[in-house]
Amino acid sequence: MPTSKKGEGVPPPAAISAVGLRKSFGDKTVLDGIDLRIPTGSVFALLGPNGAGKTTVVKILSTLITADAGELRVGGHDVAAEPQAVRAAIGVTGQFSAVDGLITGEENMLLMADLQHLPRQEGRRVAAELLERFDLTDAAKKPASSYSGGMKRRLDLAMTLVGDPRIIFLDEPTTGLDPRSRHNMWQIIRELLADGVTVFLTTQYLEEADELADRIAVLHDGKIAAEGSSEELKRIVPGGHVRLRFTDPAAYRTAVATLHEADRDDDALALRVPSDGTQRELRSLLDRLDSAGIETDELSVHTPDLDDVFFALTGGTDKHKETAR
Ligand SMILES: Nc1ncnc2c1ncn2[C@@H]1O[C@H](COP(=O)(O)OP(=O)(O)OP(=O)(O)O)[C@@H](O)[C@H]1O
Repeated sequence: MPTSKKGEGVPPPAAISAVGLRKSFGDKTVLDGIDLRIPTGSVFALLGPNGAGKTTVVKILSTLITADAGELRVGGHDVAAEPQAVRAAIGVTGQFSAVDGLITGEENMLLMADLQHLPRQEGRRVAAELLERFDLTDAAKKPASSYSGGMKRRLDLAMTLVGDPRIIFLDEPTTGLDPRSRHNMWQIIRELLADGVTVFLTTQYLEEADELADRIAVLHDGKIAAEGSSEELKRIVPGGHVRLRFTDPAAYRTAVATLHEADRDDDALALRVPSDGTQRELRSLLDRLDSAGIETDELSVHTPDLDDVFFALTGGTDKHKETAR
């Protein structure tokens, strides 16, 4: 599987950065001082409940609307001072789809190639290649209005790629798609990443962020409530534990007597020891087991999932709303 995870060393330059990003609509503050730094060639997921301001961030960074304050750079360009250069460096797809339903998929692609000023032959070649890559060749001569939701999203993304942007904003790319189309889209995103493209993704789906993103930020109440890799985020909420299982009842009893803080499951001869899963805590637990001469038959580390993180950070108020779209 292609991956953008980088090794140690000099951090890659930021493809997108924001310092102190603010935006209000009337007296409603939507973004209340947001800092972001997205390394080149990585996938970043901005996660948040409905109305958190995800689309507003994308619109600002892609120059569709202006920020009230903040230093913003995309592709090495200042968003406020050089919006044209930013536009030339990026592709945007999402809730505001560029697909025209009245014309065919192919015509949509050719139109985009014209807008990008590609020579006619080159435009035809690029359109055909992308239609093929996105599995749309058979449907290319049909009106886009006849496409399924998944096909429309693929066409939308294919149109975005006509200009070969190195930074792509995907605003909720899989909202409303069935699981198979969602997995297709994920595969496409992974391929973009393998090509070195930087992807800024907004999503309401924790699983999506978990699957794709190198870094995830949770947007809540106008601020970044937490930011990190999926593993880092999972460590910040309670619920992590180490499970120890025994086959020898005597060893189990010794462990119960030693690890007072553990929850017991006497039927399964298993103990659940609260732990953040860090090396330090694991070492301390293993040292205690060793000192007491306890041998476990099975030891597993359980971290909370992103759902736990999301609902802990956003107060859980949108738990049901989240899937209702
Ligand atoms: N042009 C506008 N005028 C007034 N309010 C706006 C405008 N655009 C967005 N808002 C408000 O800003 C808030 C954030 O909207 P935004 O679309 O960025 O949220 P979101 O996180 O993308 O949500 P969703 O998942 O529902 O798309 C919402 O309360 C929305 O009503």
